[in-house]
Amino acid sequence: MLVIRQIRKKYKNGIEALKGIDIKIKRGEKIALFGENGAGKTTLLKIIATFLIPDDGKVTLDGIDLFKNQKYAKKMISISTGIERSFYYRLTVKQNLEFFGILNGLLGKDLRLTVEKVITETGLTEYKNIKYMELSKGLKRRLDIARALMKEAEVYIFDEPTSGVDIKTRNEIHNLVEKLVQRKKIILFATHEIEELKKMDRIIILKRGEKLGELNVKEYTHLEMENTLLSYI
Ligand SMILES: Nc1ncnc2c1ncn2[C@@H]1O[C@H](COP(=O)(O)OP(=O)(O)OP(=O)(O)O)[C@@H](O)[C@H]1O
Repeated sequence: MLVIRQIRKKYKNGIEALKGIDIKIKRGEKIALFGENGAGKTTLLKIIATFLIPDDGKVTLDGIDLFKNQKYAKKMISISTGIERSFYYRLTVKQNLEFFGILNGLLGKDLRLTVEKVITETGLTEYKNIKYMELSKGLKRRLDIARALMKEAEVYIFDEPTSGVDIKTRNEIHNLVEKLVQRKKIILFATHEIEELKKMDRIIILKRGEKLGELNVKEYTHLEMENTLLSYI
């Protein structure tokens, strides 16, 4: 179980990005953070990944405090943020994945097999020898997801994974996420897309750093869900 308790974050410019957020997520659950621009979604995802330290509050996975056990956190949490500058522009798809695999502690045969596996899973086989700088936006996003899948983590975080990608890629991304769910991983998305929200188990609604509520997706028809979400923003 991933437990997010009373998370608060104020940036140096005085913006209170998160004002005491509580969320509990079970294994095999898919959760979306929903909210308008600036609601605090990315800030919360970065905190869960321990990229950012909150001013107050705790995040635990199976009872273990992630901020006090950074090594455990790095092993258990995998994040795809779509930040392009985190890749090497002149390296190919395969070389970039190899580099990040080595950072994750993979070497030799393990490294080669893991890279091959994620390249196949994410449909990047025909692009594996293409330089990062020559990839389209959608392919860059796929590579970002491939990198997140290189790690055998327990929690997978995807920050707007399908923004700017075509329908086929979007479906492929959702199929990959489904496979992770079947393996009882915890999935966290930040998204604005209604089609994506429908595929989740629960939606957490954030507004100006506060949690306004939660929706259990199964309890709503498409229209009801759309109207309910609109009523919050
Ligand atoms: N590094 C930073 N320094 C200062 N303020 C920041 C920083 N990052 C985010 N903020 C502010 O914190 C608030 C929450 O931002 P955040 O990026 O978490 O929102 P979001 O819900 O992910 O938005 P979006 O949908 O636009 O991605 C915003 O008001 C934003 O301007």
